[in-house]
Amino acid sequence: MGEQLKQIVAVAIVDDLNTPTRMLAARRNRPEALAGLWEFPGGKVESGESDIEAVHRELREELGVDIELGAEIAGPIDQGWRLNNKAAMRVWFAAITQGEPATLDGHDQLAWLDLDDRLESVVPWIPADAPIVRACLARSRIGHVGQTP
Ligand SMILES: Nc1nc2c([nH]c(=O)n2[C@H]2C[C@H](O)[C@@H](COP(=O)(O)OP(=O)(O)OP(=O)(O)O)O2)c(=O)[nH]1
Repeated sequence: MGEQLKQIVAVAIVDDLNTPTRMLAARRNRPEALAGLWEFPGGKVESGESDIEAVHRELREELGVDIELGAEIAGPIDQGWRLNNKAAMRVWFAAITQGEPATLDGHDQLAWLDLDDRLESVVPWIPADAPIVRACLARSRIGHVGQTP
């Protein structure tokens, strides 16, 4: 039987889903163990909520933006990417449809990072994010990262 991990959902916000060149990373301000590390904005799915509902809610709460989801950056397990022994995270490409991203809750800095070879090292990512950052870069190099019909 597959174990149920706590589900986290997050997005790689890009400048353009058709020709992505930059993505928006966010620096956590809490908890102490993760403060100062960079991540894909998102958070925990609440009970009674779908993964998709949760990711839209989290982005409104954390950055004050509405988003359009693109392709999922699929991980090795159904729940996406394993983060630790308790949680897994699903991640989608996304584009902002409304609002200017701001550090409303959970972050103290935002940065648009070039989708190039320096993506993994230009900021200190949460260590568990390293394979996701690599997959994000590899997928974005193919080009179009919009929703596949
Ligand atoms: N959002 C997000 N969380 C990540 C990433 N990588 C990673 O290990 N995590 C971990 C950190 C946290 O333990 C957990 C997500 O929890 P969170 O604190 O962001 O979720 P939340 O906004 O719902 O939490 P809360 O502070 O409102 O309770 O997943 C990532 O790239 N993005």
